[in-house]
Order: sequence, then structure tokens, then C-alpha cells
Amino acid sequence: MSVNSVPTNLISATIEKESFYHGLMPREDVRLILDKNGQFLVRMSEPKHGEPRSYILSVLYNNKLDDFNAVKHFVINCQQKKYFINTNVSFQTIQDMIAYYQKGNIEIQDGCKLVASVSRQFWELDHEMITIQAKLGEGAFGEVAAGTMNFKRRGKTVKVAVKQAKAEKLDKEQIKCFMAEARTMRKLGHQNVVKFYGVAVMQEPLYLVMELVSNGALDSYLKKNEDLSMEKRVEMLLQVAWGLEYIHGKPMLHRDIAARNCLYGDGKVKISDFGLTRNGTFYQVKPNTKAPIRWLAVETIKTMICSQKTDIWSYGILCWEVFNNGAEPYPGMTPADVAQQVSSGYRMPPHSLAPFEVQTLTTRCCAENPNDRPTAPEVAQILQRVTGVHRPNFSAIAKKEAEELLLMNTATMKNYSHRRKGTQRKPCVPKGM
Ligand SMILES: Nc1ncnc2c1ncn2[C@@H]1O[C@H](COP(=O)(O)OP(=O)(O)OP(=O)(O)O)[C@@H](O)[C@H]1O
Repeated sequence: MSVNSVPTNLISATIEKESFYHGLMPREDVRLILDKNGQFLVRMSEPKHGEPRSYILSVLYNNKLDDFNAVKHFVINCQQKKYFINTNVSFQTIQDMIAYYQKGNIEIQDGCKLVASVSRQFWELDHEMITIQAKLGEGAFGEVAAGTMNFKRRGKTVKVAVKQAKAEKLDKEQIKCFMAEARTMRKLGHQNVVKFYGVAVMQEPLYLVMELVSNGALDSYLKKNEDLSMEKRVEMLLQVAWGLEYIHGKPMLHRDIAARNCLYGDGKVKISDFGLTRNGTFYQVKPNTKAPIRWLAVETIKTMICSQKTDIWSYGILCWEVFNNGAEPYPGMTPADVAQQVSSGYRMPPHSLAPFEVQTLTTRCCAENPNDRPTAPEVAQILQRVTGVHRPNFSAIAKKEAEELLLMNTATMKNYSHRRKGTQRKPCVPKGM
């Protein structure tokens, strides 16, 4: 947190050094990392419009079957440089307060007690690990920049892309969206999905850190490389199909498949931009939500319903983009024209130079009836056959990458040593992966 943005009566100079302090982590993430009754952490509340921030003590209490409400969030008050939750007893520091309740086995409220603190997870990065370099683009939350991340443990440096969010410029809802995107990315590991390294939420701006994909957004790459062969284009589509097959297998809906949301580098296309992604296989969009009309399936335009088959429709539009050098779909039409034309049955014709099977596939992806559209595995199978490209062992590749990442990350190892004092350090995949 930038010190200026925290109410001056509340600044705790030492709390950031504590492994149980998790910065601006929202309550949705807290629920995922506390799993035993009495486990706790301290965090900073996101500001609601105009409200001051405060430290929060979050404790898992009376947990039954992953009940979201099982976490109690106690506001840590501060008056005259003394911290307190209950007015009858106050402390010089938050650490003193925690020691009082934990070591004394004293109930905070309604039977809630502190048993064990939970340290920062391996995906909670330190800002010091990251060096920001050139600007890559502008995102919904702020700038996206290229940079490097230094894993202290192995001295290894990797190139990264960093989405930055200035919490003082964002409202509570936007911070929630930023962290929700990170939460989604944490669950994914596939060669055709952009790799997630973690979030840095101890200071502002908040960072979402992912691998740097060398050629950037696929739409720009296609615009700059009009001489790409048809074979190469079909191979790119196969890679997106592999990524989408993986996402649907979770199961999740991406809800924003488009060339602008794919990245291209080192011969691989990677699906990116998980801001609209939802868990499950079905999602009803709330009324008056902004939507990428040119990529929307006919039933989404009419009823705002999203399913795996609406992702497949968007994939069909992506096929059009890939064969048309990243041009904007439905050229010459306004978004209102697109909605009206698509609802009346109009479809863009597939590119005449694309292989015949791919033309048929593209048409099927945008079939009126969602049941007539192929599934992502079916798309992948067809394109594997057309290209003759063999299917890699995705889970073995992802497992190896996840293990390498865990070994490199200092924060992770700090966590293990904290939790497994006196025992041999062994990497394992923590919760939330
Ligand atoms: N991992 C990455 N590697 C290389 N370039 C990237 C990466 N992520 C993003 N970029 C670049 O930054 C630009 C903006 O990123 P992005 O579109 O993901 O931001 P965003 O916040 O998701 O925006 P929006 O939600 O409005 O699409 C992209 O168009 C791309 O050029």
C-alpha cells in the first residue's frame, strides 16, 4: 500500500513484514486460502467509494462444507495509536493484538479464536521482484507493460507482462474484477493459455504478472504479417482450439474469445484476457452489461445466455479474423447493424482460400442452433487431422512448468519452511492452483 493512501492513524509500519499480512487481498481469495477452523490472516480492506481503508483480521470459524460465510472479517480499529477489535482491550501493534488472542486462547467474538496464521501464497509476489520496462498497451485497469521478474531463490530472471491497476483510481468493484481475473488464471496451466505468475498486492499499483508473449496480441500480429501461409493460419486456430478445449474442460466459459484476446509468440498462440471468464458451463449475463457484439452468438444477442457453444461461435468469428489478417469482423457494419443482421440469419462467408474442411468448420461454429455447433474437442480433432500436427502431452508439459515455477519462487519456499518447521522442504501444489 502506498503509505499516503492509508489513513494516517492506521498505518502499521511493521505489519507488511509479517508473512500473515496479505495486502489488498479481497475476501473471495481469503476464503480459498483458509481451510481449517481458527486459521487467520490480516489484510487491508479495499476502499468503497469515499470510505477510508482499514486493516481486517479474517478468521475461518465454524466452517461447514465450504460455507462462504464461515470467514469472519473483523475490522481492526485504531484510536490514539492503539489497535483494537473489542473496545475493552487495545494494543500498541497489530502483532501484539494477535499474540494476545492467539497465545491466550482468548475468544474474539462469539466463540471465534485464532489458532494458526496463514502465510502468503506462492502467487502473492513482492513488488521488489518485478522491474517494469516498456509499455505494451492500455488495458481496462491501466497500463500493461513488459518487464522482468527476478526469482530470488534461484537467481533466475524471466520476462513478464504486467497488468497494472492503481487502486486509488479504481473502485471496489474494479479491484474485485482485477483479482477475479487473477483467481481464474491461477487455476489454469496449459501451453495455449497465457502463463500466470502471480499478483503483487502489497503496494500500489497492483500487479497481475504473466509470461511475456513475444509478438503480443494476435490481431496486431495478423495485421502486420499478411503473407502468413494458410497452413500457418490453420495451425494457429488449432492451438486456440486446444486452449479452449482445456478451458471448457475445467469447466469454465471464456466469454471473450477474439483475436485481440489471444497472444502470439515462439510459434504458439495463447488465450489471454480472462476478465469475463466464469466457472461452469452456463452463464446468464446481467442486463446492461457491455458485450463484444461482433463476437456474440445469436442466442447471446437475443437472450444474454452464454454457454460453451457461445464460446464456439466466438471461435468461429476468430477463424474469420485469422483468415482476414486481423480485420474487424462484419466490415462496414455498426454494432447495431451486426446485432440486427445476425439475428436475422446473416453470417460472414468463410475465406474462400481456407481449406474446405476449415470453411465447413467455421460455418458450423456459427450455426443458429447451438446443438449443431461442434464442441472444442471436436474442433481440435478436425484441425489436428487437417494439419497433421500431433497432439502434445499437455498435462505432462503443464505439470513440469508448475513444478519449475514452484521451485523458483522464494515466497513459496518461505511458506513451506514456515508451515513445515523441522521437516524436509518439499514442494507441493498449494490450494488455489
Ligand atoms: N502477456 C502478454 N504478453 C505480451 N503482450 C501482452 C500481454 N498481455 C497483454 N499484452 C499487450 O497489452 C495489450 C493490452 O492488454 P489486455 O488487452 O490484455 O488488457 P486488458 O486490461 O485485458 O484490456 P481489455 O480488458 O480492455 O481487453 C494487449 O493488446 C497486448 O498488446
